Order: sequence, then structure tokens, then C-alpha cells
Amino acid sequence: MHPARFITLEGIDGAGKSSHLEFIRQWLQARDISAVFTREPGGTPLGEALRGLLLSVETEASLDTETLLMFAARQEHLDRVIRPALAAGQWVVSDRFTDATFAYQGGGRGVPDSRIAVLEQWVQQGLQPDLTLLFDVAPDVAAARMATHRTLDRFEREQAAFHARVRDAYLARATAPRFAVIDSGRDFDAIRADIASRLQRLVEQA
Ligand SMILES: Nc1ncnc2c1ncn2[C@@H]1O[C@H](COP(=O)(O)OP(=O)(O)O)[C@@H](O)[C@H]1O
Ligand SMILES: Cc1cn([C@H]2C[C@H](O)[C@@H](COP(=O)(O)OP(=O)(O)O)O2)c(=O)[nH]c1=O
Repeated sequence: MHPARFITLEGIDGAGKSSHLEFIRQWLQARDISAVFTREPGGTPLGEALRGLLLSVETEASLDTETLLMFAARQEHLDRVIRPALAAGQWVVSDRFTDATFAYQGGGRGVPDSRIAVLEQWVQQGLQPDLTLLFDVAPDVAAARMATHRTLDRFEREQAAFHARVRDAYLARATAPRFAVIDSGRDFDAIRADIASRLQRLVEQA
């Protein structure tokens, strides 16, 4: 039995997070580690409804409202999915979590970190991911990757300077030991070798 672990995936839009979810799923499965895969904003019926509103290009919201809605979805996600799964011994892999709020609403939009930190404490009560894989890539590379096939949502439509601020905010947070910064400008095999070695380390710590 491996004690439950909480893993989050982060990065600017188009960095390549989602491309590695299946690899992570198979890696854990091969080691008989039961895991729940989820995402933010979302992960619950109410959270997915809030996601629809937050990502819709039709939505207008003040910065504080946007931030509060992210945390409302997160509270629901923690109460109904993340904490119960961890309590049952399952690993949780979440495509984004609170670092995204510090990066997007904080770095990108300018909401002070101190305000976000109040909400973080409110909903998480000290719970933090055990491992955060930060997929890091230059914003122009990410934009080129997305340009080929996506209808852009409310955040993806932001200007290059916004994505540069988001990236910088992520990198500034990545000094905490729980982070692994993955150079996502490389090919899939190189990235997956890094992911596998970080997962292996987590298993060995467990
Ligand atoms: N390392 C990579 N090299 C080349 N293309 C990539 C790489 N990682 C992701 N892509 C491509 O970039 C696009 C965005 O990737 P995705 O995983 O959806 O990003 P994210 O989930 O971070 O927004 C996809 O078309 C994907 O195939
Ligand atoms: C969790 C979270 C996401 N976001 C944004 C980042 C992304 O642009 C968007 C949803 O991200 P994502 O799940 O990466 O979307 P996609 O399915 O297009 O890959 O929400 C925030 O602004 N703050 C947050 O707290």
C-alpha cells in the first residue's frame, strides 16, 4: 500500500499538461496505485457549472468575483472529491489547483497574493499538494501549439503579456520544495522521463 498523495499539474495554457495525464494514469496503474483524476475549475457538478461560466468569453466578472468563484469551485472539489479520496487512501491527480489562482488571478490579473492567501487558508486549512508538476514553456511556444487546433477560452484569449506574467508568477512560486519544474519545450519522451522520475521519488518517500 502506498500512502495517499496529492499531485497537481500546472502551467500556462498550451504548456502541455493535459498531454501527459494518460501517461501518469498508466504509470500509477502499473504500480497498483489507485488514483482519482480530476481538474479545476471543475471536478464536481457545481464546479463544472462554475467552470463553464468562468471560461465563457461571454462572462464579465470583477477580479474579486472571478477569484471567489475559483475558490467556491475549489471548496466543493475539496469537500466532495479531494479530501474523501485522500482519506480513502487514493492518490489524487488534479489538472490545476490553487497555484493557478496565484498565477492567473494574481500574476495575470493583479489580485494581491495576500488576498488569495486568505482564501487558500479558508478552503485548504493547511492542505497542500505533495507534488506539483509545473510544465514550463515560453508563452510564444505555447501559443503556437494552441493556435493549430483550439477555440480559445476567456483566459487563452488574453494577450501575450498576460501569459508572460502568469508564467513568471508560477516560476516565482516554484521555489517551494513540492514543485518539480518540467521543461516542456522538449519532446514527449524527455518530458515523460522527468515525470516518471518525480513520481518514483514520491513513491519512495511514501
Ligand atoms: N512537448 C510537446 N511537443 C510538441 N507539442 C506538444 C508538446 N506538449 C503538448 N503539445 C501539443 O500542444 C497542444 C497543447 O497541449 P495540451 O496538453 O492540451 O496543453 P495544456 O493542457 O497545458 O493546455 C496540443 O496540441 C499538444 O499535442
Ligand atoms: C484553477 C484555475 C484555472 N484558471 C484558468 C487557467 C486556464 O486558462 C483555465 C482552465 O484551464 P485548463 O483546464 O488548462 O483548460 P484546457 O481544458 O483549455 O486545457 O482556467 C484560473 O484562471 N484560475 C484558477 O484558479
